[in-house]
Amino acid sequence: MIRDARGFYEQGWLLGTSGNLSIKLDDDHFLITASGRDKGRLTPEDFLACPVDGEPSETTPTLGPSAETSIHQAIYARVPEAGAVYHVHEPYSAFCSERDSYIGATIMAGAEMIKGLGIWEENPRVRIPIFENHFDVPQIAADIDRHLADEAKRRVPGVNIRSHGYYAWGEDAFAAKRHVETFAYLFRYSWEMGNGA
Ligand SMILES: CSC[C@@H](O)[C@@H](O)C(=O)COP(=O)(O)O
Ligand SMILES: [Zn+2]
Repeated sequence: MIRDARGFYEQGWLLGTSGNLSIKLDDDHFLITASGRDKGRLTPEDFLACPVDGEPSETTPTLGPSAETSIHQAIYARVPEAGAVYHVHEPYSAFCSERDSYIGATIMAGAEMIKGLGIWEENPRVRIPIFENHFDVPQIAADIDRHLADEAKRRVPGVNIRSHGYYAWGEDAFAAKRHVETFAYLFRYSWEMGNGA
């Protein structure tokens, strides 16, 4: 996770302490970045364990869980095969979210890179959902939870939050990283092509 975060930071997707990363430890727990850490210079001390359902117990005044822990919890709870969840503040996803918010999703059609999301179809059409960026983070988590309750919607391994950034997950850290990079490519492709629906 430290290596992946540094790579994303160097791309400009985790600037100013933004973003958070987690990886599953066992069926009921995951390891997540502490809140407010420099994602370009993480150390092993910048992580803490958290239950999928409930509050983390090992917090101290200087080690609190990510402010967006509830979103990681919602994803792990709804997607049992998710082994890692990465959140980045990648700018093109924010541009697309504003452009496409009126239909609640950014539509990607035909791009070869869709295969990077694990979707191998002829003429694929993928809908990346956009959620409102409520100030109250558990409200965002509740919206994502409702969305992921529908199994068909779990085909796309990520969700976008309006004018904020996206979450991508995968069976392990390698797959989550691949999905983060694939979404970054697709959002940029969509924006540069002027592909708003
Ligand atoms: C300047 S980061 C904004 C934060 O509110 C949040 O969106 C974020 O991604 C990082 O929060 P964190 O609590 O460090 O995990
Ligand atoms: Zn964020």
